[in-house]
Amino acid sequence: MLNQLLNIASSATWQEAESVDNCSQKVLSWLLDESSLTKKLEQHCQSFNVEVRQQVTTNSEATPLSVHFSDAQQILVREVFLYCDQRAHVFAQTEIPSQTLSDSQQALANIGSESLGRFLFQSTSLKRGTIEIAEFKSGSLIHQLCHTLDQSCDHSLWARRSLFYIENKPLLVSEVFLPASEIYQ
Ligand SMILES: C=C(O[C@@H]1C=C(C(=O)O)C=C[C@H]1O)C(=O)O
Repeated sequence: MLNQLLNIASSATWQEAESVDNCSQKVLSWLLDESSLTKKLEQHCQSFNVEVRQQVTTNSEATPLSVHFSDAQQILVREVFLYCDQRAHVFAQTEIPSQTLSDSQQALANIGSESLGRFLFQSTSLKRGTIEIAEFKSGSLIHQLCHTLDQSCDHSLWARRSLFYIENKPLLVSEVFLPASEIYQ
């Protein structure tokens, strides 16, 4: 668990919203909200910050995360926790193929603990693809991660992922809502 990449792409079944039938309306409304999650969390808490769990550059053969960029030579994988009032509310994993990190998007590789959302949602060219949803049942890899965050829980955790396009270049953002998130309250 230490520094391995959490392969959330293949440790869950990703579905379009219409096929999900065991998710509450409250959870679904958060999962399908296409606005910036950063901005939404900032509105729901006193203090918000991003903690980078790790950022690595890998190739798709060595670390087959999602199938979206299986032909990419190099993929930058960024894993962060979004903290609200000193508790991790979201685990986010972003895959950025090297061809996306060109021109002014090279900066995406060096944002550190700035929120990725702040960069993406500033772009007038930003487009977002379909949001897919996944349920991580109790005992999942994510539940093991939650244990390390002192957020053990025995209920399912919900996640979403979508492709973003900035200057028509793709990146895949996956976000898992952790037990401390208000969507479960
Ligand atoms: C895409 C957004 O950026 C958020 C911040 C991230 C980061 O800093 O790595 C990753 C995914 C999102 O939870 C957003 O705010 O909607």
